[in-house]
Order: sequence, then structure tokens, then C-alpha cells
Amino acid sequence: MMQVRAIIMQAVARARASLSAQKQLNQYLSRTGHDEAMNPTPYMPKTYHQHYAAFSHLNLPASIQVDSGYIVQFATKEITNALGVSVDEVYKCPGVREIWDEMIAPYCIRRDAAVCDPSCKYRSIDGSCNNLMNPLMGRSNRPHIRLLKPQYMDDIGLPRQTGVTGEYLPSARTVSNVVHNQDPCCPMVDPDISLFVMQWGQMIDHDLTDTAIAKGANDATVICCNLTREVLMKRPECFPINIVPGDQRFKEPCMNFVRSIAGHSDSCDMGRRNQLNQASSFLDASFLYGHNDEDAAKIRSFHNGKLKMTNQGLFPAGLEDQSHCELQNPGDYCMKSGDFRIHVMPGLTAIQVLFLREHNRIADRLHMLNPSMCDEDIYQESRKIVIGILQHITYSQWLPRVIGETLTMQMGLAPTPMGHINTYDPSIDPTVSNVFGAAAFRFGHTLLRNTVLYMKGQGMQVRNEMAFNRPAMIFSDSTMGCSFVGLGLSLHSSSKADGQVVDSVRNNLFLDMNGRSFDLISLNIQRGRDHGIPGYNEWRKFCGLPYAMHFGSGPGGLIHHSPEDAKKLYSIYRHPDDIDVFAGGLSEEPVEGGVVGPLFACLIGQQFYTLKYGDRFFYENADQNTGFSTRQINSLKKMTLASLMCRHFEMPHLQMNPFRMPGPMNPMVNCNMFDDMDLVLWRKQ
Ligand code: HEM
Ligand SMILES: [Ca+2]
Repeated sequence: MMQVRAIIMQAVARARASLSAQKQLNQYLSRTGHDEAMNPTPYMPKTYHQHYAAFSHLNLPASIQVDSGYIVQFATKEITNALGVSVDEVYKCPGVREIWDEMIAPYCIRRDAAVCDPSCKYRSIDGSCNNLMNPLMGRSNRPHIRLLKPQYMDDIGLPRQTGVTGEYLPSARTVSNVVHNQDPCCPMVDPDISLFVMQWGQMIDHDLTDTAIAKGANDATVICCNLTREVLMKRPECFPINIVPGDQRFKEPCMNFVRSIAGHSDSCDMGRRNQLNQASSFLDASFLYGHNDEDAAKIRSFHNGKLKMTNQGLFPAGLEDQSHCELQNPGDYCMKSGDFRIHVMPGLTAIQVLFLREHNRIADRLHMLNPSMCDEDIYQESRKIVIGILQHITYSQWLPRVIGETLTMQMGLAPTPMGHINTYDPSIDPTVSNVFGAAAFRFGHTLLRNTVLYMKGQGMQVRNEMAFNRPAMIFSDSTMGCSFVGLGLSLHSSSKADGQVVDSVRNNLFLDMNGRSFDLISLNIQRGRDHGIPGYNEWRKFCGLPYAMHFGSGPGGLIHHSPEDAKKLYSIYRHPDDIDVFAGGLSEEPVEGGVVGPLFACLIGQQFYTLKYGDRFFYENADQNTGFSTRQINSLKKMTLASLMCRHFEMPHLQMNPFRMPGPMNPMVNCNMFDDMDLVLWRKQ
């Protein structure tokens, strides 16, 4: 026992020493300008690293967990090595649990269960207390759940880098080049699906996942390229992407990649590395309201239940947000919403504004109908309605376009046409899974086009490279900027979901004035390896789908791939088990009526299952206290994307279903054709 105590004590001490060395090195690399500081002036052009910064923003509750996560990870490895046991066995050694708990306590930021009020009518901001038996389930700033045991190189936390033959996997950039290169001759568009499917997807992605990525000193971006081997070895957060000579786009041998931080379990148990989700798992419009209480308070006006909104119907400026966008015109500013990534594409900004305007419209009506209702009650009730609308459109209109109508029905994901249904099952954990955020839900990247369509008059197309993180379009044409961007999304067909990805993100993501940029697809593949996500075949087995024993597209092989895609995979991977799940999943042929292949349809379907059945406040629930009345729910179920857009984007006409291109089956109609909710049903007796 004495020996176990000494081992654990020494491991924790060494972890602390290593952490302090890391910090010193980070300070040095930040001071010398190697790591890149944030750019505080939005009018100064940003470098590609600075553009990326909104995606690596650490919020306050996550930032305070960084050190404890590091210590737990480091010490887990030391202790399992010293005791000569696997991480699954370590707690079986006598005394280990007690001694570990005692030693780690001073450094552990424990997540203690919130005290819940079961009679509370409304969901919390961060998702806590949704599950009354397990109040932390689905809360923000907790690790993702794992559906399969991770595959780390050292079984604890080093990225997955080798395949079943023991050889190194192909570089993420090579996979991107070979499997996901958009053939420039003929970028294919989908005749039916509009870009709105893509945009809605990104918005709900930002509702569900925001994985915390390591930062350097003073919030600098860690730069993992141009370091000597010796220094690189001292930066465990670095996992740069190797670029093979002869690359068509990138001439340097290295693309920056910083690992997601190691998140610890609620009570800092030893275990394999897991990543922290800063977003609340529930589909609860947290991209609008904020993922935690601190942020939520910054967005509210605290007057008549409304959110802060300018006279143009936009989000106001946020002080800390000014480093996250690039401005071109005087008077423009970077907006503050519930999520830092709001500016990445004008379409995303426009659709978040749509929800802002809807919240304030509802709040105004509730105030008029119930003059004595206080700010808090109007805010909460309006928020509840907005979340209901978001959930309804997602499950009734959007999800069937993505995973197909058949699976949506089969999995019990389609809403009932009328009335309530009680689906809540407290044993279901709604926490977003690691594979969903790191791979499956990134499917939307294949739907992107190279341009943003600004639908003023005959329309104007702007390359994505000119639009990343630039809100200029949103501020154009007085209050109409969002409308022209929104209309552009509904009238622009999406790229074909063929696994090929357009140049503007595959070669030119965050292109800056020095001609530097990222490859989003390399980042996705590397992120999967960073998170230790098992390969394609493991997930096929998980979903009960046949797995590939060879690279042919016939029986026993890659049966859901075209022969061409199967050949591409064969040309770079040594064994079908090695295929990265993002690459293998994205290149599958889409399911009937959907845009993703059978594997991603399964993983996405199963996540939306837990988000529905594991949400006590799901909008269809019949609970007298937390649900809507029968008349209210029936009225809410009339809401469609078209009715929202018509109302807030002031357009005269729109197709019935803006997720699909207009045509004889989806005609353009006058905007006053669309039903509205009857908010009078919210008048208190
Ligand atoms: C509009 C253009 C888009 C851009 C420029 C963009 C860019 C990015 C970037 C830079 C990342 C972080 C990559 C990393 O380092 O791991 C990311 C992550 C992600 N993207 Fe996109 N994306 C876009 C659209 C979409 C769409 C349409 C979807 C889904 C339908 C989507 C889903 C995701 C997901 C789920 C993540 C992981 C988020 C997290 O866990 O933090 N993205 N995207
Ligand atoms: Ca959420």
C-alpha cells in the first residue's frame, strides 16, 4: 500500500511539474511571437490562424478545467505504467481509488450535481437538471459520451496514428486529397436539396457541439509548425498535419493542428482521454441563448423578456467578440450571440438572426397579451416556444432530408401530426457522442458550395473565401442583408453529397492576405485521430452494418461505396480497418431520400433519438407543468421554415419548403399563405 501511495503521489507531482513546464514554454512561445496572439481590432485583416480562433475559443467554465484535465491525463498514464496494469484494471488494485481520490482532490475541479427543483417549468440554460436522477446529464462543459472504446496509440491518450499492420496511417491531407478532392471539371449540384439543409445543419451543430481546443498563453493560438523536433516533443497539445511534397495547394510540409483539451470525468477519475463539449447537448437553441449562465446573461436585455437587439433587428456588438470577425465598412461590428462561431459564414449569421427576431417577436406578443407578466417569465416562455419551433422544424422538415424519411419514421423520430406524445425515458443519456461531433455530423461540409448567393435583384455570388468571418453582407442594404442571404440559401442548390468537398474549404479555408489557408477536411480527419475515434469498420459493426473485409465494392467489401471511391480508399489505406470513419462515412453513397450514407444515417439517427427520448422538456411532451397545452402544441406544429423566413426576412414569395429547391412539387407561393402560430393561446386566464 505504501508503494501504491508513493507511485500515485509521485505521478501527481510529476504531472504538476509537467504542467508548469508547459505553461512556461507557452509563455515563452507567446512572448517571442511564435504562438499567434489574437487580433483585437476587427478592422485589421486577420491571418488564417486568427480566423480559426472562433473555433478554438475557450469559455470560462471550460478554461478552468484545463489544468485539472491535464493532470488527470498525465498521472493516469504514469500510474498505469508504474503499476503495469491497463486503465480498465487500475481501480482493481487495492487502495488505488482511495489514494487517487485523496491525491487528486486539491487539483480537481469537481462537477457537483446541481440542486434541482423538480417543479421548475423551464429547462436550465446549461442543460443541468433536465434529468432529475442525474442532473449533470447533457450539461455543457462535460465530456462527450463514447459509444465505443477509443483507440489511442498508447491506449490512454496519444492520437490514433497507426493502423492494424502497425504502420503509420496516411497523412490526413493525403486522405483529403485522394478521397475528398472536388473534381474541378464538374462540381455536381443536387437538383433537389437547397443550401438551407447545409445551413440549418451547421446551426444545430453549434447548438449541440463546441469542442474545447487547447490555447497558448494569454489566449494565443498554439502554432505547431516551424518548431524543432525537440520543442515539438515538449508540446503535447500539438499534432500537426504532415503535408506530402508535391501537394497541389500547400508548399510547406506542415499544417497547424492543435489537440482538443483533455476533459476529465465529473470527479476526476483516472481514465482514457476524452474531450470536453462546451455546448449543452440538448437541442435547446443554445447557439442563441448561450451554453452557460454567464453567456446567457450577456445576451438578455432583462426588459420584457427580450434579447438584446439593435433597431436593424441584429445582435448588438460584444466587447470580447471583436477579435472574432473582420470588418470592411465603417459602422459594422462583430456581434454577440450565444455562440462565438456566429460569423463564420453569412448564412449562419442570417439564420441565427432569424431566431433572435422570432424570440423578440414572441416576447413582444406575450407582453401585450399579459401585461403583468414579468421579464423572467416572458423570457422563459418565449424561449420555450422558440426551442419548440427549432425542435419541430428539425425533426419534421430537416432530419428526413438528411437521413431519409424511412429511417426517420423507423427510428421513431418523426413528430406526430397533432397533439402530444410522451417519449421521455430518463434512462436515456442525451449527451452528444464523440463520434457524432468529431465525424458524423461534419457531413455538412460536403454540401457546401464555393459561393454565397446574395439574392438581391438577379443575385450576386461571392466566393466563400471573401465571406469567412466577415459580416459585411449582413449589414448591407439596411435591414435586408439577412433576407438576401437567407433567400440565397433557399434558391441555391447544395453540392451533391458525394463525399467530394469544394475548394473554398478544402484548400482555401480562412484564406488570408498572405495566401495562407487550411484544409477543413484534413482538420476533420486529424480531429478524429486526435479524439481516438475508432476506424470505419468498427462503426459499421456498431451500427449492425456489414463491415469490409476487402477494398472491393462487391460482397464482403465496401458495399456502400461506388467502385471509384472504393478504389480511392484502397490506394491509400493498407487495411479496411484503418479507414478513418470520417473519410469512409462521407464517401458512402447516400441513403434513399437522404444526403448521408447508411453509416452516418445510423450515427446521426441514433443521436437525434437520444436528443428526443432523453430530453424531459422535448416539445411534444404532455406534462402539465413543462409541456404545452393541446391547443398550443397544435398551433406550434403549424410552424415551418417558410413561415419563419417569410415573417422575418420580409420576402414577398418563397417556396413551400425552403429545404428543397423550388419546382412544380414545391412551388413558390405568396408569403401570406403561410400559417402562423396563434399566440393568443398563451394569454393567461
Ligand atoms: C459554412 C461553412 C463551414 C465552415 C467554414 C466550417 C468550419 C469548421 C471548422 C473550422 C471546424 C473546426 C475543425 C477542427 O479543427 O476540428 C468545424 C467543425 C465542425 N463543423 Fe463545420 N463548417 C462549416 C459548415 C458546417 C456544416 C454545414 C456542418 C453540419 C451540417 C458542420 C458541422 C461541424 C461540426 C459538427 C464540427 C465539430 C464542432 C465541434 O465539436 O466543436 N459544419 N467546422
Ligand atoms: Ca444545446
